[in-house]
Order: sequence, then C-alpha cells, then structure tokens
Amino acid sequence: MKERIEVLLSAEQIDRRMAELADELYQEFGDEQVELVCALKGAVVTIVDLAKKMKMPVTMNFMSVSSYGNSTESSGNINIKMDLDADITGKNVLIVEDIIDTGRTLKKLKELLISRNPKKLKLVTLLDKPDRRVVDIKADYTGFTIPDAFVVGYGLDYAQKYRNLPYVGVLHFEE
Ligand SMILES: O=P(O)(O)OC[C@H]1O[C@H](OP(=O)(O)OP(=O)(O)O)[C@H](O)[C@@H]1O
Ligand code: HPA
Ligand SMILES: [Mg+2]
Repeated sequence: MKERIEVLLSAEQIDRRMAELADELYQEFGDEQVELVCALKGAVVTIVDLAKKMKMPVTMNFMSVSSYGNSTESSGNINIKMDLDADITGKNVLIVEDIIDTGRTLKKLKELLISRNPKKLKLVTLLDKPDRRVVDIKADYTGFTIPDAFVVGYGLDYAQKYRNLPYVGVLHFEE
C-alpha cells in the first residue's frame, strides 16, 4: 500500500493560530509563570512552537505516555513510561497536546496531574477530533477542530514517520 498525504492545515495557518493561542493564554495566565507539560512524542513540535510565542515566563517538562503504538487505533491502554522530573504542586500547569482523538490519553493525564494539586490546570491542544471521542474530555484551548481522519505531520506520526512535516495532512492508503 502506498501512503499519500493530503494537506489539511498549512504551516502558515498553524503558525498564525499558534500566535492567537499564545494571546489567549496570556489572557488566562497574565505574567505568572506557567509550567508547560508535554506528552511525548507527538506534542513536542506544538510545545516548542507555542512556547516561542508565549509572553510570560514558562518552563517545559515532559512525560511519556503512549496508547497507539504502530497502529491508527488507540489500544485503550495508556502506558506512563516516563514521569515529570519536577513537582507541580501549587503551580500554573498547561498540558500541551498535539491531538485529542478518543480522549483517553488526555483524560488519564489530566487525572494524574490534578491529583498532584497544581494551582491551576489548563489544557491546550493543536487538534481536536470530536467525532472520535469515547471519554468525556474537552480542551480549554483548541487550535483546530478537524474531521474524523487519520492525520500526520507537525509532531503527529504514523508508525513513527512524518512527525517532521511542517504541516498537518490526512494520511491516505492507496493500492
Ligand atoms: O485521544 P487519544 O485517542 O488518546 O489520542 C491522542 C494521543 O495519541 C497520540 O499519542 P501516541 O500515544 O500515539 O504517542 P506519540 O505522541 O508518541 O505519537 C497523540 O500524540 C495523543 O497524545
Ligand atoms: O490522527 C492521528 N494521527 C496520529 N496520531 C494520532 N493519535 C491519535 N489520533 C491520531
Ligand atoms: Mg502517535
């Protein structure tokens, strides 16, 4: 099967939306320090590009959680492979995600971080695919709402490929 990628969101569109999100987040947090928490690996590109546009002091921390492996379907089991290396108690925390699909990853992550008593916990996602949701979870800030299609690029992978594309595209399989 040949893989073909159809552009859904251009690099320019994403860059413009990132700047808008950074402004919205400034309304939320003002000049207070924000701990950006990113779920590896998909959200790495989003956290870096968003952080560059944020005007308040930020720190970045990383966790590794996985549910998809080499498939286009979530397994339903979320595996925490690496935890944060800092205490978030009493801090402003912003979870940065690349995509909310079934919602399982983010729901689990949010529950875990809330249990650590941050001062404020908010969620930002580059992409939201609401048609696929199986658990009740909403982002506080969303870059783009997208249709039910498997997308790659800008951090998102298929079998670990395509994360480096500067745009988001729909992955098609052809004979
Ligand atoms: O809403 P869900 O159905 O849970 O799917 C969303 C999650 O799936 C992907 O991560 P994945 O587990 O594939 O790991 P990766 O970030 O390393 O690609 C993506 O980066 C999100 O974290
Ligand atoms: O559409 C997607 N693409 C890549 N990874 C994903 N993880 C959840 N949904 C997706
Ligand atoms: Mg993935």
